[in-house]
Amino acid sequence: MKHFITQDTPVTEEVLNVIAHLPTKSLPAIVEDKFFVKLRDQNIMRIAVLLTQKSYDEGGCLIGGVIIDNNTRRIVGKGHDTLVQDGDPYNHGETSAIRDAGRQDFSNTTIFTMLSPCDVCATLIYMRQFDRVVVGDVTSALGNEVPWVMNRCFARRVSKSISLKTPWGIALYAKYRAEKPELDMEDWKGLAAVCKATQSTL
Ligand SMILES: Nc1ccnc(=O)[nH]1
Repeated sequence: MKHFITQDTPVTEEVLNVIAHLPTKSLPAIVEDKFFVKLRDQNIMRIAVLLTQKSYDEGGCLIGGVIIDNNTRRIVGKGHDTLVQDGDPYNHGETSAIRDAGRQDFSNTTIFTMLSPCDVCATLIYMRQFDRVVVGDVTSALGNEVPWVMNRCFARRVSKSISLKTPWGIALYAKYRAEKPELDMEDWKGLAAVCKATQSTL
C-alpha cells in the first residue's frame, strides 16, 4: 500500500504535528522512509516542541523529546514528560522518548530534547552511549545542568552536543514557567524542594 506521507509530501507544520501524535510503532506504515531523510535537525526539534505543546494542552510539564537513527533519520522513539498525566514522579521528556524506543543500541542515534537535560537524564544519555544530543532551549535550564552536561558528561562519551535555539519553544516554556512555577520546580527538583520553598516564604 502507498504511504500516506511520502518523499513528495512537503515538510509542513501540519505534517510534523501528525508525526508527533502518531504512535512511533505506526510510523513505518504511514511515513515513507525517504520522507525522514528530508528532515533537518530544525524539523526534528519542531516535532519535539509539538510534543511539548501536546503535554501543555494536557495540563502537563512542557518537555518533549525525539530520538532518530543517524543514518536513516527515522524516528525510533519520542515522547513528553508525564509527571502530571501519569502521576509519575520521574518521567522526563528524555526518559519518555528513551522508553518509547525500547531496547536498542543508541550509539548511532541522536536525542533531541526541548530543554537542557537534568542531571539524571544527562547520566542516562551518557550511560546508554547516545552519539549526539540536540538541545532546543538552554536558556530556561534550572541550576547547573548546562555546564554539567557539556563539560562532565558529554565531553567524555557523547561526541556531539549542540544547541538549537527554538524561539517558539523558548517562549512557550517561559509562559508555562510563569504560569506554573511550582509544577516546574517539582518536575526538576521534586516535591521536597517545592515544600521547602513554600515553607521558607511563610
Ligand atoms: N530536561 C528536562 C527538564 C525537566 N523535565 C524534563 O522532562 N526534561
